[in-house]
Amino acid sequence: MPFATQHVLQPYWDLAVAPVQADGLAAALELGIFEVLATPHTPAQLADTLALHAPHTTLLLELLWSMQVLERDTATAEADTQRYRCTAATLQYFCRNSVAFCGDAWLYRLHALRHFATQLSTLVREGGKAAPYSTANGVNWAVAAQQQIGQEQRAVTMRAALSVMQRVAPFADANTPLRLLDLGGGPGWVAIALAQAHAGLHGCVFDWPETVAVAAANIAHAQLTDRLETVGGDLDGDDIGNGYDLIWCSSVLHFVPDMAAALRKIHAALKPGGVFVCVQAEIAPAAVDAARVLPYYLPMRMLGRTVTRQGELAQLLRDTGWRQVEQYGASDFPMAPVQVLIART
Ligand SMILES: C[S@@+](CC[C@H](N)C(=O)[O-])C[C@H]1O[C@@H](n2cnc3c(N)ncnc32)[C@H](O)[C@@H]1O
Repeated sequence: MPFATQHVLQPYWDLAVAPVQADGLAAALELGIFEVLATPHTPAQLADTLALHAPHTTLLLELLWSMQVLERDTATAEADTQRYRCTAATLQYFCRNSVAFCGDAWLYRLHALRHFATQLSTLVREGGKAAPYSTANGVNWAVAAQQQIGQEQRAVTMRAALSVMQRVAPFADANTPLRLLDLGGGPGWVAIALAQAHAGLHGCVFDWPETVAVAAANIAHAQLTDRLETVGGDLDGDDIGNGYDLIWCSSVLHFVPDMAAALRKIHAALKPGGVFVCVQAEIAPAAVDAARVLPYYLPMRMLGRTVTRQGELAQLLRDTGWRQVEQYGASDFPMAPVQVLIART
């Protein structure tokens, strides 16, 4: 039953308690609870299977049930006689044997954001750079590609990218020959998904040399080495090739020191009439929408990375010679809502 009134402090109490829920989920992931609860178990059975403290296991499962991470039998009333099992989403994303498992990525986000947040008052008082974000280089991006970005691409980004591409004219016909560049493609799963969906597509993943080594292994695993290659380099200073029909670039331009220069370079790399698809978060004008973006990007912004205001990237595209710039919002990409920009040379 919805409550008729809410105290003005309720949102702040909710903020204070959110870490308890986050740690409940973290504990369940770390203890391997979800793999066991792929089939229904009482708390006592689960505690027995994993050698856990039975009364506290009961309390944790009830918390996870209240968070809709678990379901339980409704027939019996007592929490300790209930049988708990994973919801469909928990099975898909938080069970290690699922192809879409991204529990490690979620734990990484939790720990990195929390670690950053503990440094916030010092950063505001004294400036400086927060760990662990201060050392972004090819080696660190390669680790990210192997771990959290790899899991998030497989679980979330691949599907979201395909749904964007259904709107892009030359991609919709699967047999049209297309040369693709996945710029800053990390582990390469987006290029792999696009190649699997479009028989006529071939192309390459560009990223730091250490990072494209991860993409190369994934491309080999997907048996696509005859259609996809990798090029290692620095987007800021190195050649990204040319003659592309399509350039996909998601959550990469935040990291380049001169966005306008990068957009000119991308323009020059496309064939005449080529399409640029750029997906990244922007800051919306209304507080309630901005709140879905700003906390995720505060660590990066405090490192001097750029997150544009909504509409700014579209304007920059027009200012750097792009035509037919379309933009829409999407919230099926990892973490925060993004803007999808589709532009032509
Ligand atoms: C946040 S990740 C996004 C990865 C992928 N596009 C996605 O959406 O999942 C940013 C990527 O940009 C790459 N990157 C950042 N700066 C770069 C640069 N100067 N040269 C090459 N790659 C760069 C990183 O290595 C990383 O793979």
